[in-house]
Parts: sequence; C-alpha cells; structure tokens
Amino acid sequence: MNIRILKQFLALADALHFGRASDECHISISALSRNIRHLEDELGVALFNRDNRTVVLTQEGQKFLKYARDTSRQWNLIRHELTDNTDQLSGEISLYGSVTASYSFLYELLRRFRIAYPGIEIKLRTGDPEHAIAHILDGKEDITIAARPTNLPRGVVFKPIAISPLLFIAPLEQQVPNVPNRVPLAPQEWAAIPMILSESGVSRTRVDEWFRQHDITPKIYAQVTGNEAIVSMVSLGFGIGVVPKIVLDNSPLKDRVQVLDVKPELEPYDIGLFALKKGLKNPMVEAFWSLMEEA
Ligand SMILES: CC(=O)[C@](C)(O)C(=O)O
Repeated sequence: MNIRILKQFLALADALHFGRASDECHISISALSRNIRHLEDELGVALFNRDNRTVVLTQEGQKFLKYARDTSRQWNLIRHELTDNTDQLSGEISLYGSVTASYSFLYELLRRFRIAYPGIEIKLRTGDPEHAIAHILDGKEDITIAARPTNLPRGVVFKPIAISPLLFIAPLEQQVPNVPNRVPLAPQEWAAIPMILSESGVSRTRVDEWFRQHDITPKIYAQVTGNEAIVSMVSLGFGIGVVPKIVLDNSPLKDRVQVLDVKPELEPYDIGLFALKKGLKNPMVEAFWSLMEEA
C-alpha cells in the first residue's frame, strides 16, 4: 500500500462514485478500480460493496476509513515538517460551511488567509451547517463553521466569530389564506400557519422551544436542510420560516420576504469555527484558527 492509493481510497469513500473519485484523483476509472482491488487483496477484506449503480463502504471499509484519515493527516504533517526549510507553511487543510458562510465570514477569512499563507492549499466544501460538528468529530474536515449548540461535544473547540439574530420571516404579500404577512397574534392563529423550518439542529431546537413555551403545536409545512432554501420557500408564499439574519442578508431573495417583529425574540445564533482540540496541533489548522484573533 502507498499513500497515493490511500488517498484514492479516501476520495472514493467520500464520493461513493468511481467516476467522481477518479476525476478528483486525476486517474482513469479503471486505474482507480484496479488500485482499490489491490488494496482489498492486500488487506484480505472487501472495503466497498459495489454493484452496477451504487458503491458503499463495508463495515471493514468504515474501520479502514478512520485509519486512512489519520494516516493521511500524519503524512501531510511529516511531509510538511521534512520539506519545510523556509518559514512558509505548505500543505492542505479542509474547511466546511454553508454557502452563506462562503459568501460572508469565510470569504473574509479566506482572503486574509491566502495572503498570509500562500503555500497552504484549501479544500472548501459547502453543505448543511447541521453537519459541521459531525464532520469535525469523524475527522472528515479540519475546520467547520456553524452556530454553536448549547453543549459542545468533548474534544471540540469553538471560536466565536459573530452573533446573528434568528428571525421569523414571512412572504411580502399574503398569497395563501393561512400565511399572513403580519405578525400572528393569538396562539390559535400561529397553530394554523404552515411553518418552514430546518429539519434539525440549533435553529430547530430554538424554534421548538419557543413554540413549547407558548403552548403552540406548530403546523410544519416543510422541513428543509440548509437555511438558504428556507428563504426561497417563504418568498414563494409557502409559509412562515425561521432563518439566521446572516443568511437573509446574503440571500438574492431578501427583498421578497419580510422580517416579522415577533416577541419574545428567538435566542440569536452564536456563529463560529469548530475544530478538534487535538487538530490544532497541525500548524496549518492552528494558523487558520489564529487568524481569527487578529481580526
Ligand atoms: C453562516 C452560517 O454558518 C450559518 C448561519 O450557520 C448558516 O449558513 O446557516
């Protein structure tokens, strides 16, 4: 086994698709498939179950994935240590956040990071911020950005960047009888309104708690992953939604919805960076982390 094949394994475990993984590794599908087969022969177990349509990790593959991530990280570190005869950090770090984060906080951070550390290559993946902490815990990403939950898992560190209010938003005009374009008053009125909410995560916890405190059982019209899509659904008139202000401010549809002055307000989002405490031993991750302090 060599490190190149290990990285090919990681690419395939991530993409679960031979075409996409081979593109990422700049090799042919047949070379990738041959290398994975060799790796499996060497280990004596199947790492993936594949049929004509799908590729999934076997249980052994899951176990090996953890080893492969650790090893690849160690490799990056030692390579950097051995070849680093200037003061210039070089290598790769991975970041994960929402599309909104890539327009806003991350945008500014990345701009500064690139000037300070031109030798570090950045892998930026966007997705639902609900998965930000899970991706840190399972070692998939070095640094992620999202709202801080009340309890931080052990071993995970958080660096606050900004506070963003959580807002109730409504369509500009009333398009459907049950979706008012003003603040609902009585609990019965709230209970009849179709709500468009995050499927899970910090915002969902806060909204659920808000309704519980008001003795209202909300009518959920749609559960959405990623806050950006909530703004779309609301602007189309499907219901009332809840989003962090930063998402609304960066939405191309922000002029097609209105913020409702609902009292009491939801507890605002505490947005920041997440990393593994032990991950900060990596000088490149540390460098990114420390850049925040200089802001
Ligand atoms: C900007 C950010 O990371 C948020 C608020 O978590 C989001 O996009 O949902």
